[in-house]
Amino acid sequence: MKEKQKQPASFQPDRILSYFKAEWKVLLAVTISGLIYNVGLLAGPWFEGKMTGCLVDILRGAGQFGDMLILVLSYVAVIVIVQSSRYIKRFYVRRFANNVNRRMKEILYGSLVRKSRASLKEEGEGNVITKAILDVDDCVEGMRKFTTEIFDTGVALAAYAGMLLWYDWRLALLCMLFPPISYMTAEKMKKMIQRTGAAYKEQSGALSAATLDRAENAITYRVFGREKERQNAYEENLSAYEKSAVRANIWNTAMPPVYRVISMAGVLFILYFGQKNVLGTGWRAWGIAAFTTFLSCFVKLSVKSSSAAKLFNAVHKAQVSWNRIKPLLTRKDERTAIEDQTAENHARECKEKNDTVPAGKTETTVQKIQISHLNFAYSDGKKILDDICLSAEKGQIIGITGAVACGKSTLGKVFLCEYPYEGQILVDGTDLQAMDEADRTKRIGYLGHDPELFFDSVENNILLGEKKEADDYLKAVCMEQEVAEMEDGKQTAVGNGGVRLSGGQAKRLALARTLCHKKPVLILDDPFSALDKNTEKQIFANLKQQTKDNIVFLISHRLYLFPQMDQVIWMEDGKAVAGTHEEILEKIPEYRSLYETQSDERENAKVETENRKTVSEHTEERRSDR
Ligand SMILES: Nc1ncnc2c1ncn2[C@@H]1O[C@H](COP(=O)(O)OP(=O)(O)OP(=O)(O)O)[C@@H](O)[C@H]1O
Repeated sequence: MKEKQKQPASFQPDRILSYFKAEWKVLLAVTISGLIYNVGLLAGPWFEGKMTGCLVDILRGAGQFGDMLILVLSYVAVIVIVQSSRYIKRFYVRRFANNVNRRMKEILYGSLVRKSRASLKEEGEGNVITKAILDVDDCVEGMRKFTTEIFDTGVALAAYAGMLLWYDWRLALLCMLFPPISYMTAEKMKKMIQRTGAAYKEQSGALSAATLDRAENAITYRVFGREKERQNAYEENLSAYEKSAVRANIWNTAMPPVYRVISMAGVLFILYFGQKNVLGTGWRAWGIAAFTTFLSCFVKLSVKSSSAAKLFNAVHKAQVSWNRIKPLLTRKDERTAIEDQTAENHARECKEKNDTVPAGKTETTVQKIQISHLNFAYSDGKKILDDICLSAEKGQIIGITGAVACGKSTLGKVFLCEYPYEGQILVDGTDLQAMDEADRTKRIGYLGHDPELFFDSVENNILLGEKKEADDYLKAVCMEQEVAEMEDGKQTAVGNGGVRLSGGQAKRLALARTLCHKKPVLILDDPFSALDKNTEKQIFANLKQQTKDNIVFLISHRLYLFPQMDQVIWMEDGKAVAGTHEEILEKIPEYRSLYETQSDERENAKVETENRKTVSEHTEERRSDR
């Protein structure tokens, strides 16, 4: 696994300059090699002019072959030095781009993970993620080109211009009028390039979302006979994407040659006034060597200035991308390196003491949650939670249960503040809605119905880039053995959304991730629904052990663990009654009846398991008799 990049203390992810500052060492190498390369480039036209002059002298019988040889050898030596520094510069510019890309994507990923599910769904997950990743790539490409061209174009242009002015300033000014015209043309085309580029990204995001939808809901579409319609909708998306890609590419590739022709137009003046200089009737008296050097210098300057026009396009494209990703590049709740280190040390100490490793850092603690007069409705206005009042303290596990669709999951989701609520949820005296997102995220952990696993290894799904031991969390969710038996152990890829895992494995893996990134308050919505009772009991015991300093709200339909809860909340029609298991048994007949039915079922299941065991023992015996 690649190590996470350490961010300097003053690093501001939403400032482009911060990325340049963070890579100052690499940029220093770029500067040194870039200066050597670009100043060295001047030697080319100078040598070319000198060699032409020397050749003319030799042909006239006024020059020596030895002079030419020295010139050629020096030229070759200079070229070797200049080209080597070019290679070094390119190497470091690429390294700079890779580092920035990785840094931006790390931050972006962290930010997307924290983005509210409501806002992700609103825009479409595929759309947001694809656009953001493409935007990072474009933005970094712009930064790379900018860094390269600052030297390859900026320094080189200044050097060539200086040399032209030195040879004949009037002619130099005349022919140097054309490159700025080329810049201005590029500037004028900026809007068109931006527009087609933005449309292309829009379509690319829509296509990703359509692909995701088609893959995720394939079975539903097949079962309900809707495949053809989905196929047509997908085809439409695809052709819109193709059209936008062609349009964006035409503008991107058609313009650079035009810029080049414009900036080269000055050659016509050099041919006319330059030959006058050679004939002695112009502004300056030139030999063949000076003419050749001037012409060669100007051609190089024009080529360079057309790359400057290209640079404008790249920077404009990058600007559009940067403006879009900038709001996502924030890391208010980022851990500092010191916090990371503290958590690591703490984990190591506990391991040495042979304890179960504490899940995650616990610098942020919550002593008490006080919910008062909580009312909640989704956007359709129907009241789901009705005047709920309850409280919970550090160290407690609170079981939440009730009839189907009575609002249990909604009560859990309200903690995420994806939608506004009325009343208060005070976390150590501060209302959740009054906290900023980063503060809330530090305090509230949530595991919903959907395990939300991603296309990566078991280990990465748990650690999400943290430097910890995945084994500790696999052990906590009783999955260590199963993972060890998988084809690549912890490195086994779980498939898209965890398709290669069983329902129970996916649930446990998601729980392991929640424990690895444990927050002071944990909302666990039916985490054991796909497990057998023995595993559930074992995991619950581990959970209790690991959450001694936390407040856990455990939503469940299965009640046999409820006698172990510190508090039970019974929900019905959006209202909640809180008490101990015994109190709720007394107060709520439905709870008693559910609990007793499930206890009987447990007995029945026990008998059934015993019976099954006996049958299989008999079968085994019969097999061995044979
Ligand atoms: N995003 C939503 N928008 C509108 N209504 C919703 C939304 N999510 C849930 N509901 C409604 O809120 C009510 C409570 O749903 P919720 O999922 O909280 O119940 P639950 O008690 O967890 O159900 P279950 O026992 O089936 O898990 C239901 O009537 C449901 O239709």
